Amino acid sequence: MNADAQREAVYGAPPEMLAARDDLTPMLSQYADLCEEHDDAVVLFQVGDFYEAFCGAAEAVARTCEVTLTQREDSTGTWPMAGIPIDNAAGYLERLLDAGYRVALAEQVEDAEEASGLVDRAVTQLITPGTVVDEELLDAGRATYLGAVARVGDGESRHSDADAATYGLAVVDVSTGECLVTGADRALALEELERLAPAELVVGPDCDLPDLPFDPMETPFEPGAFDADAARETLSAYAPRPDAVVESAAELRAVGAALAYAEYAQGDSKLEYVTRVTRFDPREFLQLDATAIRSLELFESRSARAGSTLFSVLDETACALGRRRLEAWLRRPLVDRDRIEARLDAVEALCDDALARADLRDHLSSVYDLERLVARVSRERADARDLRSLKTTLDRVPKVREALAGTDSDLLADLRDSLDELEDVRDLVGDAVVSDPPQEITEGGVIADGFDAELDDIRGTAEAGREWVSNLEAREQERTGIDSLEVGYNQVHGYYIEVTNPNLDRVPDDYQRRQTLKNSERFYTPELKEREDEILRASDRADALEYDLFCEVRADVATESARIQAVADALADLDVLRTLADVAVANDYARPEFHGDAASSVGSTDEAGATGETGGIHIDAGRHPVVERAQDEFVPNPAALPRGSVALVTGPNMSGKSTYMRQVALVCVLAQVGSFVPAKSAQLPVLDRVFTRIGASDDIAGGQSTFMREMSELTEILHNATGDSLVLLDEVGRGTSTADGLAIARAATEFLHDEVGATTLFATHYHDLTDAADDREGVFNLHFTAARRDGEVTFLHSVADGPSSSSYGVEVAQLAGVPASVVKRARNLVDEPDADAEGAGDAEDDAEGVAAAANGEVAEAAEDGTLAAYVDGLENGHGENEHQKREGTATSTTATTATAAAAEPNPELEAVAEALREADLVDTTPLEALNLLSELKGRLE
Ligand SMILES: Nc1ncnc2c1ncn2[C@@H]1O[C@H](COP(=O)(O)OP(=O)(O)OP(=O)(O)O)[C@@H](O)[C@H]1O
Repeated sequence: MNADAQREAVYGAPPEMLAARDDLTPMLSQYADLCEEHDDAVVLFQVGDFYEAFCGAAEAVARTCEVTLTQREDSTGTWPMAGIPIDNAAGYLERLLDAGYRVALAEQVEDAEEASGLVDRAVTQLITPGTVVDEELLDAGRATYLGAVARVGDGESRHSDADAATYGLAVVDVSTGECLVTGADRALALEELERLAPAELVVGPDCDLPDLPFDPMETPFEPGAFDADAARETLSAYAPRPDAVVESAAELRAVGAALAYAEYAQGDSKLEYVTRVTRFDPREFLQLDATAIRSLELFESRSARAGSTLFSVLDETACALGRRRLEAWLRRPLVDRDRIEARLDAVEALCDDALARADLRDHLSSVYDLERLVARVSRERADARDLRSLKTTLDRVPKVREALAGTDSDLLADLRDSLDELEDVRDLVGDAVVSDPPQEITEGGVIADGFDAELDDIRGTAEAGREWVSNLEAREQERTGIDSLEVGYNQVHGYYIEVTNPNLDRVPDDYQRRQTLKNSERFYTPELKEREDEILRASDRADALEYDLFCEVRADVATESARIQAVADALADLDVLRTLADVAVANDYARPEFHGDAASSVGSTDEAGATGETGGIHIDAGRHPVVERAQDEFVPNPAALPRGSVALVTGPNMSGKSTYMRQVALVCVLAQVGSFVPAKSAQLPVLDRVFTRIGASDDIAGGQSTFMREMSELTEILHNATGDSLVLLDEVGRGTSTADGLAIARAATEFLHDEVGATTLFATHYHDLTDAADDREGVFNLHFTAARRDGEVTFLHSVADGPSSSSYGVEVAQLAGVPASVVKRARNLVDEPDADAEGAGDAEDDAEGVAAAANGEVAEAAEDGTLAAYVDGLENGHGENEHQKREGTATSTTATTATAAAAEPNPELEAVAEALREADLVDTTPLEALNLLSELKGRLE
């Protein structure tokens, strides 16, 4: 049984209970009924202060939550039982969700004390990865989506595009009320799905989804919810003209089903906090598929620098609203030039105004998570503290507006205008709810004095009663002459008059005995009893009235959900713009410029710009935003990539190729987010997509062979890239033999250049590939260099024109400590590929593989062959003369060597000369100089 089946097996009514159905106690019978009704989840059944599960479900709960498996015994049998305390259920629920369970909470829906007989219970909430609303189970910085995918036949689609939207995709974040819908062809829809990465997915009929690179819970849901009519009906509760919101039947079905499932999870009620359904076209954003998001490390770090991601570098947000918005912006950079410039203007205005930035940060840091708060208000789950938090946030709004008053940007002005101060809501909450209310809303102390006359009246009665009681002590002392007489109160017996034993003879006749203690007696009088009843009645009435009033206030606030959400929206944008400005100032970022006039967006670069200087990526002194923060020094590098050009990037391992390529892409992504960029200056095109094919070792978990995966990603790129795309290829073709790999790399380069016209950066260890620059103007070489200083190889990390010297694999292998004989054999094979064609490729691959494995520990590099020559010299000094071998005079004697050396330039001499030339005498200590001399002399001898 697989894991899914194991989980399913504990859903539904336990078979052993069904077998004993007629004999079950009323409570267990109620449990079995609820399990039958909710057979897609583990039913957690409230019994007093615990949620209990029975039988198979109990075993699963005990195992997963690590709680004790006990038993419930009654006349009908012994039932395995496991319970989790309601007070701190969140941690246990999280474990159940993590283990892949759906959970239905069956709560007591009537007061146990008031129930006559069995307490009524009902499933009030279905908790699944996509429908959680509990703050403790949610990540404040990420939207938690529930997604639905639907598919229709082509004929049914209303899209006019040739690639009609046969797939619809909708997501709902039930914790905030965000609802998005889109439609596209299969490939694009899958990409979008990966990008949104819903935590849970309901899949419509015939969708036939492939294995997804993220891991959503796939939930079976009534196929009927995907029917067009049913979906329209569901959507109409959220949008008066459902067909105007969506663009295709597939979209309608997806959004209808997503909303229907979210309603079902919430106990079949309308999602009041979903006030807007937003339709978008994926093509309105820079498309970053999941591979690109991963390999550019936008949100997850794949390197040892755990936690270093673009998001973490940028995340200077002051509130959760901003944090989620920043994530959304990074996931979806813009392609609309006007919108990008508007954001850049806003960031620039804030960069120029340190005071506004500081004020904004200050005010925004006291802003609560309004989106989730308003959703709780609508779901009637908000308590009095939530409403006070709403007020605290609204109190900040005028101050945020003030902070923006002097800033000069249209977008900031628009955001300022959309900051409705919501005085009505603010005053309502301010007047109604006390400033520091208790958590419980049923026990009074929530509603402020002066808000409701009736409540004030009742409170007045209770207060007068309490005052009467507090004066009673003095009165009775006087009346009885007992100075030690005390009036007190306890929960069980209520008010009493306490008289110590020696004074009992002075107790008046109207005192009635209430309680006997060791040294005293407690009494009450009819009048005290009457007052006590009055006080208690008044308190109970006050509590009940307070609860009713609170619910009314909460309902009134809920009717303003849309306005509150609009404020939340503006605050989120402001926090991100402020953050981008803070980051830009702190890290010395520059405002990027885009080619062409402001109206141009993707696809609008004219033909003249297509090959000219204006159309490409031009970055002066660019930096990698994450790597530069992780180390003491970072070498800035320029990029000059004409539109449609292919730059072949060579250089030793660890020299900085990948960092460089990623930094170019990140600069472009950041610019389209509307952020300043880590560079001195940047002139950029508006890209439509960024493709990455980076790293050969990262797909092991994918179930496909590495090479297969690599090739399918390459296929994706070759099919989908356009002249407006940026393509990063890192060592494509490495997963197969050298000859095949090189051929594929070459063909892909030519195709990207000739057919696609995408601007491409291609890092490669295939030096033969660099020849591709010879016969195509738009293909050119860049390389990374290294220098040898103080006897150590130092990476310069600076990019230069032209190809790097031949291969490094063998040299690096040697420096890594690979046995000399292996290195020698590898060199033979590299030098004479034709002599042992079959083995050559493999050997080269192996040597590079070893070198790659040694990355991080080894310092290896070469500057235009310096190291290669040096190592070559070293090796030849200790072994056979390779040159001699090539000449076919393999017999090793000093004489033949000398003859050959006289006839042709001697590589050993050259190597020694090169090493001398390279030696940095300024930085060399006398001892190092002596050592070097002795080494060189040894080699010559
Ligand atoms: N411009 C730079 N300035 C300073 N340090 C850098 C720079 N570029 C890269 N580095 C450092 O060098 C390390 C290796 O860089 P990178 O992974 O880009 O090398 P590579 O040439 O792609 O290596 P390989 O060919 O093995 O994949 C980085 O982790 C970083 O620490």
